[in-house]
Parts: sequence; C-alpha cells; structure tokens
Amino acid sequence: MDSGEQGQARRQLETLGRIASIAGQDLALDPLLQRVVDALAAEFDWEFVACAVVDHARGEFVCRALHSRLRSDVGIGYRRALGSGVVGECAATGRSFDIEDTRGHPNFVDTLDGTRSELCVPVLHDGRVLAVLNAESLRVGAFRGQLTLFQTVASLVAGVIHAAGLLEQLQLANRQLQDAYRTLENTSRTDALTGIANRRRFDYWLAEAGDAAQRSGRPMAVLLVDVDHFKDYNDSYGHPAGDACLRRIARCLADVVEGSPLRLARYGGEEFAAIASGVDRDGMLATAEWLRSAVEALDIGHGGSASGRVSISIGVAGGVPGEDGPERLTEAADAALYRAKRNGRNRVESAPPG
Ligand SMILES: Nc1nc2c(ncn2[C@@H]2O[C@H](COP(=O)(O)OP(=O)(O)OP(=O)(O)O)[C@@H](O)[C@H]2O)c(=O)[nH]1
Repeated sequence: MDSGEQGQARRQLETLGRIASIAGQDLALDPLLQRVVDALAAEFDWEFVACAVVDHARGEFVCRALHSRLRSDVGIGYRRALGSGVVGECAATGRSFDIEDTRGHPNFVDTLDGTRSELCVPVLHDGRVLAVLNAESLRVGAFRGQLTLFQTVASLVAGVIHAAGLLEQLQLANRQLQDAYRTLENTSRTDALTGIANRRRFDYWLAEAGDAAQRSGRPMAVLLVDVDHFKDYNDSYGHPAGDACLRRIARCLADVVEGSPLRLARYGGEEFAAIASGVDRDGMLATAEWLRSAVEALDIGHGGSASGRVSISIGVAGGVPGEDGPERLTEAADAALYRAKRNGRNRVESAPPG
C-alpha cells in the first residue's frame, strides 16, 4: 500500500468512526436515519442520499430520511412496493447494487432528473432487510470503488437502526394500549343507551362529593329523576320507542345541566340522577324545576299520562353529609321522589333540610 492509499484508508476509517458515533447518539428512528444520511452526504460530498425503511407488513418501502441537492420526486414519506425500482429490488432481495450507468438498467426508475449512477445497499439485521441506503449522482461512475465502504456503513448502523425500530414499535404499541385503555375506561363509565355517565360513575362522584363536603363543611345536593308512567309508555308505543324516549330525555337533561356544577348520570332503568358539590338543597330545587319543565317542553306524546305527554318526577335532598355518608342524601332524595309520585307526578319534592 503506497502512502496515497494509506491516507485514503485512514480517511475512510475516520469517516466510518464518525458515522458510527453519531448514529448511536439517541434512539429516535427518524432523527437517527437523518443523521446517517447527512453524514454520508457531507463526508463524501454526494448530491443525493436517502434511507428507506422496509415496511414488511405492507410490502412497501418508505423514504424516512433524505439529503438532496437535486430536484427529485422523492420526499420523506415517499413509498413504493417492494421489488419496484432499484431501491425496491434491494429491499426485496437484500442484494446490493452498484450501477455505474443507470441507462439501460432493467429496473431503474427515474425519480431524479438525469441520474446516471446509483449505489444501493441493504441494512440487514438477522438476515432481514430493515432499510436501504441509497445514493444517486448525475455523473456516470460517481460511486466507483465505494460499494464496500457503503456496505460497511450499512452494517455499522444496522444494530442501532434495529434497536430504534424496536423502540418505535414499542412506542406505537404503548400508544395503542393507552388508547384502548381510555376507550375501555370510558365505556365502563358510560351508559350504552343514552351516552351519558352510568351508575358506576355516579357512585364514584357521590363518594368524591361526600368526602369534599365532609372535609370543607360545604353542602352538596343530590336529585333523582324518574320518568312517569313509563311502563305504560313502553306498553303503548313499544320498547324501541321507549328507548328513543329515554335517549331524548337524557339529551334534554344533559343540555340543561351543561356548564353548571351538576353532574348527570343514568341511575338505572328509567331513572336519572344528578349531583352537585357546593350547592344546597334550595339551589338544587331551582335546577330540578328547570329539568322538569324542560322535559315537559319536549312535548313527547303519552296517552297514558294525565297531561298527554311524557313527564318526570324529581326528588331533591341536600346538606353536609354526616358520619353516615352521602348515601343518606340519596335515600332522602329517593323518599322525596316517592312523595312526588304520590302527590300526582310531574313535580319536584324535596327532603326536609338536613
Ligand atoms: N324501553 C325501555 N324501558 C325501560 C328501560 N329500563 C326500564 N324500562 C321500563 O321502565 C318501566 C318502569 O316501570 P315502573 O317502575 O312500573 O314505573 P312507571 O311505569 O314509570 O310508573 P311510575 O314510576 O309510578 O310513574 C318498566 O316497564 C321497565 O321495563 C329501558 O332501558 N328501555
């Protein structure tokens, strides 16, 4: 080896060292690939360097990093089928390509105006093609003698690309798991028929409001709603119409309480419940009356009801729960609701102040 060759070998080793050290700086896949591509372009003064990652599940490769001084159809996110073009063939077969002159090459796809030479090497891990490193030039034979070096770069960065790919898959799986968990959590707290909160969530709110009221000494209030003569509604109009009626009532109640401190839930069957912290019995009574009149105003026909339309009865209770907890308030609201039914329905009754 003469001194010129020794100097070139030393420079190549230094280049490889630099690329290896910047590649492993952190494990986010896209920045990592971009660092490799930028380093190759800078070290060798290449006009176009790209890295495509192989998406085996979709049978495609997709460009994830790019350095180009030339006008090209290729951009980040550019994807093609495995096997298509030289990059696609390299991705599909794991073969390297060192094309001195692209003119006449059987699988060359012209994505870069006037490309004359192309270098393409697979990034392999465990015999599987993870990615393809690709360089292109407008000059014939621009990469002469560089294939081994390019392959060495590919094998140097294969480990970190593999690890970054795994990390990316893990992060994706983690995000999907979190989404699924949120959906599940939401489903488990939402009533399927009406879309408002369910009894489970109401019980949670009740305990939470009870704790807050006991700690602060400030009142809380509960109201229970029951649709009047609903058995008769079902019997007259059918169960599906009964379901639709419950949905309309739920929407109406939700619209009234929207933006207020009241939290509304379907309590079960044809019953709804609402709870509010920092509100006393009289404050809740006023809201209860709005709720009652809003449902009446829906004007849903009901032949079995004295008014000829669907109505609700409401029981209200409020105060600071004592040692026996906030459940006492729900029992008191239930007793008031029973009185509202007995006193003719379509009305609001409240428990004595407590
Ligand atoms: N369509 C439908 N009906 C329901 C649902 N849940 C409960 N119901 C019906 O609601 C009716 C409640 O009837 P009752 O408890 O006898 O009370 P009511 O007929 O409303 O009479 P009062 O409460 O005394 O005014 C029953 O017929 C239940 O089948 C539901 O999800 N969909």
